[in-house]
Amino acid sequence: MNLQISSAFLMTSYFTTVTTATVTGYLYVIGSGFVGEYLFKPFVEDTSVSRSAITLMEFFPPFSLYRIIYELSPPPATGFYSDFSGVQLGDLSNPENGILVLLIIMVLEWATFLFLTLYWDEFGCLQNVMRSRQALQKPSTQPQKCEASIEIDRTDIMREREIVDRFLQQPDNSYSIIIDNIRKVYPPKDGNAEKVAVKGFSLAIQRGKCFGLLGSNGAGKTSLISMLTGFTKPTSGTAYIDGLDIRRDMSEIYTRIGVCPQFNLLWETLTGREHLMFYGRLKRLNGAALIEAAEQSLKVLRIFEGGVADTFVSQYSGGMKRRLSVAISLIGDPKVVYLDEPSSGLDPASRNALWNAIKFAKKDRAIVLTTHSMEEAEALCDRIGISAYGRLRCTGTSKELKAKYGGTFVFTVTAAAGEDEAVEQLVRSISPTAKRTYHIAGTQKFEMPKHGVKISEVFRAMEQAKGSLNIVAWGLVDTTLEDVFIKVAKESEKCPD
Ligand SMILES: Nc1ncnc2c1ncn2[C@@H]1O[C@H](COP(=O)(O)OP(=O)(O)OP(=O)(O)O)[C@@H](O)[C@H]1O
Repeated sequence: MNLQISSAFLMTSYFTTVTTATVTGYLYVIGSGFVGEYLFKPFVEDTSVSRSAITLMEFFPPFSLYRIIYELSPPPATGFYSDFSGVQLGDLSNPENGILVLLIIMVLEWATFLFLTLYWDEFGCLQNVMRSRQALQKPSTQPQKCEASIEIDRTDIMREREIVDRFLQQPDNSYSIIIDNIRKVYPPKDGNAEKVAVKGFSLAIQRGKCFGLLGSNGAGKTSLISMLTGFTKPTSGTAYIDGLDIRRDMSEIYTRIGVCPQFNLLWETLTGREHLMFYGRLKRLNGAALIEAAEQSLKVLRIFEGGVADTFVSQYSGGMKRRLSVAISLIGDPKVVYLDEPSSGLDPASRNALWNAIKFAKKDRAIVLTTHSMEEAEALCDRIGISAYGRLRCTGTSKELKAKYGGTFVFTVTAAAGEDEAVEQLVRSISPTAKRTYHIAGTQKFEMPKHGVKISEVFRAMEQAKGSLNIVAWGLVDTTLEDVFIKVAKESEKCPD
């Protein structure tokens, strides 16, 4: 059985998708049973077939398993209720049953398969190193023609690249995550063309900081996190986590990271506490420290009251499962934590508890958080990056991004029917370059450049206008992160590559 397991390990090196591996595994197990019964058994029972030929066949693991089961079973002629007493130690020297040779073959193959598995894993990494070196030689970070024409300022992206280059020349342990021109291409599948999900991403994240990765659906956020956490391999480029290279040192990296995936990966038949104890042990916690860490996580993420910590996960609500996933990612003091849309499906109270836990967890570790909630990004992240079409488009603090991409106020006015033109003239008198972005049933929205507009003047003009116009409501708001996000996404649409 150990030989079958080690050969299964070896076979995993050749598969990249779970579905193919599962189907092949089933076919292999069922097929090898049939082949053993109908092909190998007649040879074993036919005394005219040379024993050396049989031994040779036994190098095929299913045949050796079949042979040993065959030898350990009572002879069919005598049946189960005979006086057959099984194979004794003394029988090992009997050349007729060939068990001794069989055991030697199995032990040798077991060790060889395990060694080969390790070798292929390493060799695979070496191939990646070679591939990424080739990729590095290409000037992929040069701004492209198209990018020069769009309104997105690339200086922050260039600055990230400079930090990464500096790190590569002289590693600096103040950065927990360095992503070096990483790229992910999914091969063609089901008649669809290949998909470039991540197009040369470079980023540097300091210890103690939370980086928020925003992006529309399909922007490549999950693909990026999958590469950083070892779920998939980069097509080219690499990343350094706590100074360790994801191409070579993934097993060491696993002990230093925590991951909350986009979809909960939990066992329905384990309790919340058992999950935390299990993952805590993987992070090398044990004894009192493990029990304490699990208890603490359960309390902080509110999976504790009413004995819920010791209830099977199958009885948890969606929000509780999500909080447990976050608790798992934080147990064992990981130096880098990835949170992929951690608050999806949480009610406001649970979300607040989660945010507090993340704010607390930020100290002394780097967090990468992907989210579709601008509010969450503003509440938790020290820096924010917006990605679109697999490329990082801009980075900065929420304030910097708003200042850079949202130099406008949004002015909304609702007036009585027939007064739209007069309202528009009024707005133009406050800000001649105001741009109307929305107009429906008496409600108009204008973007006003911030320079040249004084908020006090807007108030005064609107108060005066109330005498001559029937203004129902009006409002002036500063640019939000959402406005920035929409603007960057729109600009990126013009130049997806
Ligand atoms: N295994 C895969 N095979 C082929 N294409 C894939 C695979 N996984 C993702 N993609 C494609 O890669 C692109 C990026 O997907 P990804 O899931 O990384 O985006 P995302 O930013 O996480 O999106 P969301 O916000 O919806 O989770 C998408 O166009 C997606 O269809």
